[in-house]
Amino acid sequence: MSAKDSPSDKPSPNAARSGAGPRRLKVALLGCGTVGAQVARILLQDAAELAARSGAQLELIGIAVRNTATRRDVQLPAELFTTDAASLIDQADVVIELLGGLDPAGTYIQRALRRGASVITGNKALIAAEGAGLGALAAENGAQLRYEAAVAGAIPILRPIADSLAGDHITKVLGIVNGTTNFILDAMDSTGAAFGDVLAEAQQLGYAEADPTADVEGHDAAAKAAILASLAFHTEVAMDQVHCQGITQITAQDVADAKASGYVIKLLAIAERTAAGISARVHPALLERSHPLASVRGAFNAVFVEAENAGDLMFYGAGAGGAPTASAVMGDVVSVARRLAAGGPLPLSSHTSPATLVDFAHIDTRYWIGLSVSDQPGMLARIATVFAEHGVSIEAMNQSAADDGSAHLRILTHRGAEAALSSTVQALGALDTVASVTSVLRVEGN
Ligand SMILES: NC(=O)C1=CN([C@@H]2O[C@H](COP(=O)(O)OP(=O)(O)OC[C@H]3O[C@@H](n4cnc5c(N)ncnc54)[C@H](O)[C@@H]3O)[C@@H](O)[C@H]2O)C=CC1
Ligand SMILES: N[C@@H](CC=O)C(=O)O
Ligand code: NA
Repeated sequence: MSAKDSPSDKPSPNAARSGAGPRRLKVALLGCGTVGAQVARILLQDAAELAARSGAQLELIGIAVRNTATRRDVQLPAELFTTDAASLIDQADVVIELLGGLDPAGTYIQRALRRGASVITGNKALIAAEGAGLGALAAENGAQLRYEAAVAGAIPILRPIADSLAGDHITKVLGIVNGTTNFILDAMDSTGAAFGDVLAEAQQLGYAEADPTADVEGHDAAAKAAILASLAFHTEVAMDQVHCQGITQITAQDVADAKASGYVIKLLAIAERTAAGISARVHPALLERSHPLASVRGAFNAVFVEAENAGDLMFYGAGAGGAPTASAVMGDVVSVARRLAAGGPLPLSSHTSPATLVDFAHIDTRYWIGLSVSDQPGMLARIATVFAEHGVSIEAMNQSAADDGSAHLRILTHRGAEAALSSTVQALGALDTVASVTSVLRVEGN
């Protein structure tokens, strides 16, 4: 059957029980870019195995694209392509959305869910913005909504959090969930390169979003942090509740200083539950080189999960790229198809508790502060006084001479409230012995 076939009635979840052989599920693919093309390849190439594993014949009925004449890296039958996404959706039992962006992806997903068709997407921006509403729409219509590819690409992380750990209490999720920024920071760490020199290479390798600002400003990781926090804590955490800071301000000097002190700088997505409530944040942070996340190189991702009964768990793998991300999409397709073949949908998430979000000013963290100072008697005492006045305790301090006769101080604090730490930095910047605050980074992992 092709994209031109006539529309079917609403999908029936119980049709597999008719006794007429394996259920035939019509699959519509929206988008044929980096990930979509790989999903189409797998659907066609592995059709027999997918049928055996899912209990349903997965028939790719069409691929919605902007231009049917565009040449693509993967050879696919020309008759599958259509520019009429709406008609394609109206014929499908399962819709795979791999367009990206909020619109029309959101409109198409709603259209599919309203018909009772199940949806698989890798669109973290959309799920972070509208996931709760789309989940409710799926439930209302007896459809399934899955998005394993949206967080950490190929790494199975959402289903482990939502299913495997459903009987535990997750306390913290600490992840490297953006391949582009990890690639950049890793290259800066291993070659001493500047930020701008490495970004173009990450874009060429196909890891970066269409607008790489989403990667380097932390928005992509913040969307993933919102999804992780929502699933881990069974609540709804919106993207705008995630404190977000990217890596554009990280200098080659920061990376070299961190390295000299035994740290590596990583962009971390952190979702945490404390007695005060939940917090979700994305920012660059120093990790000791012995931390398991410190060894995550290149565009790889890893997610470290702390749960009350399970203890510490680590998930590692390819967080981006066409085939790896398609693997996660196909896992969802088979899971959805199995449930359709077995007779009914199950929700991925349970949003049972309202979120009490801790204001970012009250999170508990450690700072690593770089100061350029004039090296004169009493300077260290004045700096130490500022810390004492703000109730912030210093764990370690290191001083080195700069070429111009001034000194460079690196100060590591003990844990303290974000607000106290940031006002300490402000007060330090106002001291006349401090020429400039050269860097302020948080330290995570212990
Ligand atoms: N590339 C990656 O490594 C990963 C991507 N994702 C997500 O997967 C989704 C797809 O990503 P990519 O394949 O990398 O993007 P892409 O930009 O390579 O492909 C998207 C395709 O959709 C097409 N498209 C966009 N709007 C359309 C419309 N209205 N009608 C028809 N076609 C339209 C574009 O022309 C393009 O060919 C995004 O949501 C992305 O965030 C998730 C994890 C990893
Ligand atoms: N741009 C993203 C792609 C995967 O989500 C990344 O770099 O990780
Ligand atoms: Na994943």
